[in-house]
Amino acid sequence: MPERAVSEFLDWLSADQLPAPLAPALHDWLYVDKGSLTRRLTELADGAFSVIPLHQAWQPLRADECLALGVPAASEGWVREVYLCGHEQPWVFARSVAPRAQLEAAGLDLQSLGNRSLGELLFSDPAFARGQLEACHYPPQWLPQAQRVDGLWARRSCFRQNRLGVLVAEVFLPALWRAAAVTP
Ligand SMILES: C=C(O[C@@H]1C=C(C(=O)O)C=C[C@H]1O)C(=O)O
Repeated sequence: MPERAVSEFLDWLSADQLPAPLAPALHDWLYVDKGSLTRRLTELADGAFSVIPLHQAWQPLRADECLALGVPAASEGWVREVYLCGHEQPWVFARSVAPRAQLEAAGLDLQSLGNRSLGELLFSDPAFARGQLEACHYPPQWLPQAQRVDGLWARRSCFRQNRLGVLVAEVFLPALWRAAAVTP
């Protein structure tokens, strides 16, 4: 399916919009823990945590992203896709996006982050407030080839500082659920 067609039907749901309750451990990872995922994974991995950048570029943002950020459809933004790894295994695929105009107005440089965690940056700056968490089953065609599985749980939320929004989506990969002993 072409990317545009997926994006228009993607249904991100807040906890109170879920049609049925989730298992408590899954609910906790998706909706309850609003702290830094970087920190949670670092603890779970006993410190053996790393960020592997996969793709970073200026490009038109997806329809569901523009909607969540409140910018016109197909606005250009910075796209950062990474693996968050425990013991060098990809545990989470994260895609973070921010509109170009607001990034430049805020003077925030995401291009030089490299393999440092965006989470550390967002959580160390008290000016950023996290919006509500929403979850969905992530379209497999948006995942790196090696992780293309149907029905993986993802969550997203927007970190806002004045007019700037940074939308962070995190897709929980099977290796994470094994490490955390959770049945998704
Ligand atoms: C939002 C956080 O940041 C994480 C780190 C990211 C990165 O380095 O690109 C991306 C998304 C998040 O999963 C967090 O740690 O909670």
